[in-house]
Amino acid sequence: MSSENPLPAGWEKRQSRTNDRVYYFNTATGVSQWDRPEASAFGKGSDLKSVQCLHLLVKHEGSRNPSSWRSDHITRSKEDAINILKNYERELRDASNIEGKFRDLAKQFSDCSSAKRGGDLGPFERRQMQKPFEDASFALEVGEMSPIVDTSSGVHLIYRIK
Ligand SMILES: O=C(N[C@H](Cc1nc2ccccc2[nH]1)C(=O)O)c1cc2ccccc2s1
Repeated sequence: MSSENPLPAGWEKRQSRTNDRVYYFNTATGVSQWDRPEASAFGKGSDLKSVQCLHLLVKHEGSRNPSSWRSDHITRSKEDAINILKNYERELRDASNIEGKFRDLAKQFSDCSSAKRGGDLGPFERRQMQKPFEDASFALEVGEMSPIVDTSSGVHLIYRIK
């Protein structure tokens, strides 16, 4: 009885409806194949099309738009914004359900209008968000949280959900 070793990341094993053969679905590219994959679906040459992330933004006096639903005129220093985010980061890394905690904190404290959606930005492709944010997001595995990311909007924590 050979316990089948796990599929490489990003692949799903599926049952063909036409004949009762098994096939493999690449969740990064949407392509299917009969042969069992050897390498991760996100390997070289298969560019991850889109990701979906939550984020928690803390704006500061240097933000390009230093106001938000939380405050008409944001005056905190960038250093204070980073320290505030470091506290959320500690809370999140200690949480048993990181995604649930992340949504709670974003809803209460994010200076982005996505706060009302628990920080959920929806799916996005490359070249849609500011470059530092895009690069950090596409470097995450699903279920992983970024370090503090700096953009002209402020400082962010990012959590990839898809
Ligand atoms: O740019 C936005 N909001 C800005 C702040 C901001 N700047 C960002 C930069 C990168 C990623 C998300 C970001 N959010 C604001 O409210 O001043 C977005 C809000 C929303 C809401 C829902 C879905 C996408 C987005 S992108």
